[in-house]
Amino acid sequence: MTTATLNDPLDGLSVFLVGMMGAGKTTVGRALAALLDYRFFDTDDLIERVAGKSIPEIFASDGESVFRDLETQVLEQVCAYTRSVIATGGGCVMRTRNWSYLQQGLVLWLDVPADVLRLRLRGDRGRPLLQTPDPDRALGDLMEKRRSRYALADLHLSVRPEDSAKTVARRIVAQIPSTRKQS
Ligand SMILES: Nc1ncnc2c1ncn2[C@@H]1O[C@H](COP(=O)(O)OP(=O)(O)OP(=O)(O)O)[C@@H](O)[C@H]1O
Ligand SMILES: O=C(O)C1=C[C@@H](O)[C@@H](O)[C@H](O)C1
Repeated sequence: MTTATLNDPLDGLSVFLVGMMGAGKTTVGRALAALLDYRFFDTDDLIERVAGKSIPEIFASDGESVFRDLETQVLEQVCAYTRSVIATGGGCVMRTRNWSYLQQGLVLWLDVPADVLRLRLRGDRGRPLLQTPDPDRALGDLMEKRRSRYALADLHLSVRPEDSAKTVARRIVAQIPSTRKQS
């Protein structure tokens, strides 16, 4: 007889997906959670629930620093869960303290080429940091600043433009055995 636990390549260790806005952390995260039979959390959703307002509203009324504090608070709470896939916000890697929470699990960088991100995010109104006269440039600048932080992840997955979210999730599962940490 097989059970999800016996087949679990992570032995219950949670997975944190990091990467730029639009990398697919939410979309791939859901597919990955289904494959692993894990829970799925999205820190952006949790922040909105804690704050009782949307992310654009938090940025507009309270500012980015309040948003970042909420993000840290949510990461601190969610990292206590085992058997979970956690999609994080694109900027969480920039605060050193957040790494003490991320490192409770396997940290996986979904690395998507900038031109693919730009296409996915064109016309997006939900990401406050892109609401500038030149969103393509803002995205490129953020990527430049963050790349070295994403590179601290345990696993780096280069997503090909043709990969569906399911394909990406399957590629992740295939790579887990060679990268897993001791829990
Ligand atoms: N592998 C994929 N192939 C095609 N489209 C994708 C893929 N992954 C995600 N998308 C699309 O890209 C957009 C952004 O995806 P998603 O919201 O999952 O990104 P995210 O990394 O969670 O972004 P954020 O950090 O801003 O919340 C969505 O419209 C989603 O449907
Ligand atoms: O890249 C970022 O800094 C952000 C990404 C989104 O997931 C949200 O967390 C928010 O819009 C900020």
